[in-house]
Amino acid sequence: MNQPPTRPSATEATDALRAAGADFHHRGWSLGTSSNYSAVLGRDPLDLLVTVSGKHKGRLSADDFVHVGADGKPAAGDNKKSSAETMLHVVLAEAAGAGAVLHTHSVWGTLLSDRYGDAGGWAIEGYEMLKGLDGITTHQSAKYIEVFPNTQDIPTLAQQVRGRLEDDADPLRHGFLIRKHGLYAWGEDIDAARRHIEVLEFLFECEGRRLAWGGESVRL
Ligand SMILES: CSC[C@@H](O)[C@@H](O)C(=O)COP(=O)(O)O
Ligand SMILES: [Zn+2]
Repeated sequence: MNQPPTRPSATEATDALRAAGADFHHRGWSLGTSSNYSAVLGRDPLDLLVTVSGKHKGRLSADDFVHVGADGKPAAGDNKKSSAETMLHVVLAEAAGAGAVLHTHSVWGTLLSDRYGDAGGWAIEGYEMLKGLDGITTHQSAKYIEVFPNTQDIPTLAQQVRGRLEDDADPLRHGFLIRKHGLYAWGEDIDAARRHIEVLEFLFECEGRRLAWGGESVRL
């Protein structure tokens, strides 16, 4: 029987999210103040540790995190401003059951989100690396990457995402793109969310470079 995931302490989550930020910045996926990260510390009621808005994600300090509840508001007595995209984290923690949510702004993800934005997404097929996504066991799989229009109205976008997470027939899994903006990915804990970011960003770079070569396949 599957054990429920162990929840990290605030210190453990802070350390792990700071390490993710430093690594993602180094890889060019979280430059400047772009990106935001969160981890679930408790449920019933939700206790979500999320990055403070506007911080450089490659140089997060232990102080650059704030606890929010299911309404996305900081816990009583905490006057730090949480990420502008906090409600996306709340919805993913609730409706996807995510233990952690990570958001990146890579070049390849941003370009592909625009390339496939009108179609609403595209399928990534045939790569061994797909097996790094939870539940995928063969390279002979197709992972559909959904692209949402960008907006500054995050509560409305969060409701759209909730609708797709609660779609019993075909719920969103692993991650999605926002057009000309970036990737949201999640997992049962920080390690799983980080793995999903790494795998999806790898696949985006493969897809982007393949398109840049000008064809479906290239033989030299
Ligand atoms: C270059 S800032 C981009 C922001 O508008 C936003 O998309 C982002 O990812 C970070 O916002 P933040 O409020 O710091 O969590
Ligand atoms: Zn963003």
